[in-house]
Amino acid sequence: MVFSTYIYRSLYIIIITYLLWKIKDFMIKYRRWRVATFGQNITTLGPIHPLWGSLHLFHDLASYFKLLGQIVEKERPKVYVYWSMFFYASFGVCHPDSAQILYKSSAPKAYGSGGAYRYLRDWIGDGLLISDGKKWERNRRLLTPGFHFEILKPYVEVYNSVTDIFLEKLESYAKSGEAVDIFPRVALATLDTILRCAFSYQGNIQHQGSKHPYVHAVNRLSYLTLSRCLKPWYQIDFIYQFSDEGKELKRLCDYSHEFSNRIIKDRQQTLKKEGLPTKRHLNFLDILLTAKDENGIGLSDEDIRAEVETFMFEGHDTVASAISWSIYCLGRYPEEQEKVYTEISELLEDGLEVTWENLQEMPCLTAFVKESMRMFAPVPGTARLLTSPMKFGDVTVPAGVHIDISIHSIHHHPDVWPEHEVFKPERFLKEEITDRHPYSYIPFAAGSRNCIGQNFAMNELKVMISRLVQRFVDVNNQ
Ligand code: HEM
Repeated sequence: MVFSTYIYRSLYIIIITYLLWKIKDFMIKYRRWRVATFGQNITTLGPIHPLWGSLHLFHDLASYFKLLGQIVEKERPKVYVYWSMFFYASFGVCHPDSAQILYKSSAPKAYGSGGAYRYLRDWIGDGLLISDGKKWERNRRLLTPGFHFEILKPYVEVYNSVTDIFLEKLESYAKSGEAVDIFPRVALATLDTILRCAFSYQGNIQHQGSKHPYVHAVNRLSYLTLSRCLKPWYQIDFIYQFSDEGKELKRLCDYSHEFSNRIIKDRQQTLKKEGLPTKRHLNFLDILLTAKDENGIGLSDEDIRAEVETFMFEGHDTVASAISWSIYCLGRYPEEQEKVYTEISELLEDGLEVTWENLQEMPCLTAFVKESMRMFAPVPGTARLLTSPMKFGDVTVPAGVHIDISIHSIHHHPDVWPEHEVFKPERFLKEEITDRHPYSYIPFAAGSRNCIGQNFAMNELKVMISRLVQRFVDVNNQ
């Protein structure tokens, strides 16, 4: 009896001490956030409500970017702050000068609550996108050769054959004049591409659509991850794991890991039996399976799976978004469509595939695609965690906070983009580019953590858009 009272008392003291320690920790951070918000000249996203913080001013990503856009237009800040309720401050940068400081620093990815990367981890593991420090450095070094142009060159054939199916699927809509929601079709095509390039997997993806269990899993996983970011109550793991969405996510992650593991194992056995194919037929998986560091040590099975799933996530939705917005711009700006059409029809013979050499001969289309990505950044923002205070001009952002890099706002900052709402591909012709701030156009981020797949993505985009323009006239003129 005496002994159990002693245990209870000790437990009670431990819990109270822990709570007090947490409260003290929070109060120190809270005071720092208040000083950073109210003690210096920093832009806030509208007035901060004592209870809701900034949350009453926007309710989803679109309204957040709209509000931010209005403030950037009016006040032209370099840094801003908003509060989630009364107890949590988040900061953001929206000017190329501040993006340069942040991207050049070694600030890690933002994992804490509210950090999107944290919710991706169950699915894509500790791959390049999420990992940090020594692990990231080593894996980035091992994977970089996989994006060398010699490896990317043969993928042009893959982009062409995926585009053949994509165009064939659009044919009936073009004939009937029926409207078609383009994004899901493009997303199937880009998933088909990445599966062929990463695994050499030919799964009839575009014909089966979401009836294919892996397509269904990838689509739902993308949706569930975003949905979790937008629902504050799902940010508590305990609640999330018992929710319907949390259970579905777990089931789909298990399936996706099993799918990848199976393909990895099959490929390992084939390589063992047949040896490495000639360079021309190497896929990303071959590169991952054979990569070795300076000590002759390769990637573990878990690392390989994480990288493969990272490519699946990063390499299909982003490209689908870029292609879909480019198609939207073709319809929205018919005079620009005409210029692209003229260039492509002079370059490509009717019905012929795009070659690797052709990709270097499309200045007009390249500028068009770049301007589409400026107007509608496929990845509108990234985020970092500040491990030490960082100074942006006369504003200091304290350590321990998330800081967004609003790519969308940087692409529309009036200090660097005059008439930023006007669609002008000529901004990306050579002579226009020379004087521009190096961090003013960053669809693929910048610095050491920039997008490893950017050339892969640009090539895929150019093949799909040029073949689409060659085949159809987009009259979606709204
Ligand atoms: C238009 C298409 C694409 C866009 C706009 C895009 C954009 C980005 C951005 C903004 C980042 C930085 C993320 C951050 O800082 O947190 C990034 C990183 C990354 N992207 Fe892409 N991406 C695209 C296509 C691809 C493709 C096709 C692949 C792979 C085949 C890919 C693989 C990656 C990886 C692995 C990273 C992490 C790199 C690292 O941290 O070392 N991306 N991408």
